[in-house]
This record gives sequence, structure tokens and C-alpha cells, in this order.
Amino acid sequence: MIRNWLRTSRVLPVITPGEVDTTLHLVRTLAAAGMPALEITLRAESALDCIRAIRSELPELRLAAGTVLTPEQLEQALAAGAELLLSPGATPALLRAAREAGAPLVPGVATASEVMAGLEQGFDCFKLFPAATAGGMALLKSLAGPFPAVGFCPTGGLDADNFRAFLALPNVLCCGGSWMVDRALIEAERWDEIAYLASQAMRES
Ligand SMILES: O=C[C@H](O)COP(=O)(O)O
Ligand SMILES: CC(=O)C(=O)O
Repeated sequence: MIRNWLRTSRVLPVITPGEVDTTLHLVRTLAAAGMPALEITLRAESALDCIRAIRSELPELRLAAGTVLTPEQLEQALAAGAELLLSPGATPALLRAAREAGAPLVPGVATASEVMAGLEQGFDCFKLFPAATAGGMALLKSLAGPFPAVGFCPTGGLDADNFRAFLALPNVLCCGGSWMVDRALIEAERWDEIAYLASQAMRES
């Protein structure tokens, strides 16, 4: 389920939510522009309320929770309606909690050892974070050698210019990023520009 969810989403906007109403407006804009999926990070107090509101208002949208750092947050995000859980990293406690709950977690990794620790726990799809800083496309190509069956969602430092090159790598399922949901654009209510960036991101090539 996780692999298919990521592969068919292709691009995952990473949203740090603000007020629920503003976040709903942003999400409606993205959905109307053709974005099938998005990630709400648990980096703001409003995050779980935003997840509940999106789930209720746009039930057809694929909704992930990001910055899931603890087993407690994993439970809260699932209960609020997130279908997929992403984390910038992985701890033994988080991996164990996800495995025991059968929760669809995409743990974060930045090294081969972290991939191996995740594989040991039964995970085979990972967020590569921070993707550009950790080694970008060169790192993904290197990881494809020892881990040919592992899929990645690189996030961190991707943008409108480079994400297509990442997506073209065989071990990249989906690209995450905030370039189309930039805080400055949201604060300036530049919804047309956000819609344009979202529709460009979903264009085939
Ligand atoms: O923490 C950052 C987000 O995961 C996305 O990274 P980005 O803003 O470089 O696209
Ligand atoms: C890094 C990221 O996208 C997250 O916090 O889940």
C-alpha cells in the first residue's frame, strides 16, 4: 500500500499548517490544481485539527502526516485521519510502534546504516531527509546498488527545477517538498501562484 500510495502521488507537498481556515484554503487550492496528495507536518499546534478538517472536507484527497516523531504522535495522526505517516528520521521506538500497530510509516533515513535498520524492522520505503544535504541524486544512485528493492521519497532541498530529475531515478517513488507551499506565498495569499506551481509539479514532464 505504501509503495503504491507514494508512486501514484509522485509529488508530496510538505505543509506546515497555520490556522485551520487558511490551511483548508491552501489545501483546496492544491486539490483544485490537480494535486492528489499532501503531507501535513505535526509542527504546529493546529496540525491535528487541520488533518481532521481536511479529512472531513476533502475525503478524496490522499492525506499524510509528517514530522511524526513519537509513538504517541503516530497514534494521534492516525486517529485524526492520516492515511500515511512520514518521519524525518527513525528511532527504534517509532519503528516498533508502527510495526506493532500495522501503521503505514515511511521512516526517514540519510545513510545506508539507517536503511539497514529499517529493513531489519520490515520497512522498505523511506523518506530520504534532508535529501539535498545528505547527498541528493548521487546518494540515491549509490543506495540503489546495495538496496535495489528499496523505494525513496527524497525531501529537503528539492524544487521546481530539480524534482523531475529525482523522479526519473528508478528508486524514487515520490518527491516531497515545500516549494509550492512556501510560507511567504501563503502569507501573501498568492493562491494563483501556488495553484500554478502545483499544476506545474503534476505536469507529466
Ligand atoms: O523540513 C523541510 C521539509 O521537509 C521540506 O523541505 P524543503 O522545504 O526543503 O522542501
Ligand atoms: C522532514 C519532513 O518532511 C518531516 O518532518 O516529515
